[in-house]
Amino acid sequence: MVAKQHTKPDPHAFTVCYVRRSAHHRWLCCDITFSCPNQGLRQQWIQAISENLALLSHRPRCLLVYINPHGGRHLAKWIYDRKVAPLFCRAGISTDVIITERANHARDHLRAQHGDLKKYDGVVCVGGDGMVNEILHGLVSRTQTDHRVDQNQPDAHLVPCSLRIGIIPAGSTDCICYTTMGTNDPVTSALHIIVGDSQPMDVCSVHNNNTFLKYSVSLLGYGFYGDVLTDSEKKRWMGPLRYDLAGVKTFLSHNYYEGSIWFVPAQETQGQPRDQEQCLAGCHVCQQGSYSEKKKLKHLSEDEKFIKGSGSEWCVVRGKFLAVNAATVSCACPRSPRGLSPSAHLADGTADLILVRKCSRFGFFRHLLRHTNADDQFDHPFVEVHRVRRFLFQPKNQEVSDSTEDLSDSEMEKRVKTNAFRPICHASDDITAQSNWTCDGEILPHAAIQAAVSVMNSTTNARQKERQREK
Ligand SMILES: CCCCCCCCCCCCC/C=C/[C@@H](O)[C@H](COP(=O)(O)O)NC(=O)CCCCC
Ligand SMILES: Nc1ncnc2c1ncn2[C@@H]1O[C@H](COP(=O)(O)OP(=O)(O)O)[C@@H](O)[C@H]1O
Ligand SMILES: [Ca+2]
Repeated sequence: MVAKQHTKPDPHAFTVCYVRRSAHHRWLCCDITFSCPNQGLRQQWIQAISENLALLSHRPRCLLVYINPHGGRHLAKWIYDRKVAPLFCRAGISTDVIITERANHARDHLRAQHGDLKKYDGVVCVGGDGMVNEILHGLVSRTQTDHRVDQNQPDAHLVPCSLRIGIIPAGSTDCICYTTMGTNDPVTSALHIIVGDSQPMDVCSVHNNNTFLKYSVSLLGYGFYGDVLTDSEKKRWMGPLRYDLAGVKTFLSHNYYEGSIWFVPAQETQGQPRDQEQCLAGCHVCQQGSYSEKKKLKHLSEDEKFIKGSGSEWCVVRGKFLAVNAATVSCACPRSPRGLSPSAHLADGTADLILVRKCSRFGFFRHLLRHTNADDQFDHPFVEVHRVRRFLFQPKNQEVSDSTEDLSDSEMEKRVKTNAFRPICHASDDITAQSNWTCDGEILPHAAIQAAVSVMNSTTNARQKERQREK
């Protein structure tokens, strides 16, 4: 990692810090000390190692760190100070640290930055998924505003951010960290950041009536998870335990919700939700996905991109559901080490849409239990899973007219694009109970949503370019 001067006991020795892989995707920081016959040779070694390290332009030198002191078990500051800051210091990384004082502090701070972010190589989030989501919003919004992209347009082509986000897990679920890194160990995260690792991610943009609501990078869940999160919000003081309590309560209430889900299946990807492939760094499905998508879209106008980008026919599923989940990534976390959709990909431009129809409590319990072991959670007659590029959910009392089933695909696309789905409420209709969506653990107080997935890759930023030129 870095070469450092060794003072005692051997004046001609120097120590190199390096990364060693350990079990369960963990990384450790180790030291090795070399002894030199004389001071001159020692200086030559230190200089050579330092010069070579300086050539690695993808390694960060300056980071902006946000710490949410109230995330998870309220240990974020302690984790950063004790486990992360000393490693950044050893790696010669300078930091500006902001301890958040309220929700959305980090998002608003990032949105308000103009040229000031240029000095940073990345933003580090010390917190849980809600905090990662907040920082993602700050950066993505900042970038879209700078490029005059209207985020309220569901078909807007998002401009990639120039800064990467590093995640130090200090929240309740830490699913985004666990899914991308394979562990929720703060030291492993810090070492990935230090060596300059990066991973593109799928981002799902969520709209309602041509109004931008949120981006999601882990779980968009309606019904069971929406209800768990709504209930657990009142119990934030309990920390991660709030999810267990709210989970049991929601499970016992066994609520189901009626509605229609329209979706565009991702037919051109190489993977399938039940192919038992696991997405890892350098995944061939993600590489093929982003390559074919770019090639396909290259010659199209912006308007055509939205329509063709979806690539296929709309399908509809109607019914009574205990849960409607869109997993943009596997959503692996310590509670569920393989995740909600174990074969979902990190950056293939798709989400796995999991529909759990109304079933018995026992059936639903067996389905949930399979998230915690190696059994297939989709192997139930009441569960279906589709790999999709976009989808639309209409709760029962806002259902799309049946006549849309006779529409051609292009007419359907046009209606989605112009948001021509108006709630169809009949005076005689009972207003069916509605759930909320949970978006990376935060509540969206909307039932009817449109969602579309796109791959978010960070571009090379100004500082990296400068360093590449220096080489
Ligand atoms: C009978 C045993 C049942 C066990 C069921 C276990 C199923 C667990 C699936 C967990 C999926 C989690 C998806 C991740 C979502 C996170 O983005 C979100 C926010 O995280 P954070 O900000 O770090 O708190 N967390 C959740 O939605 C928690 C869901 C917990 C449900 C029990
Ligand atoms: N200083 C703060 N006080 C209160 N809420 C905050 C603060 N900083 C961030 N938040 C909000 O707390 C929410 C949860 O944070 P997170 O770090 O994800 O913890 P957890 O994993 O426990 O939910 C996020 O939505 C974030 O916007
Ligand atoms: Ca995906």
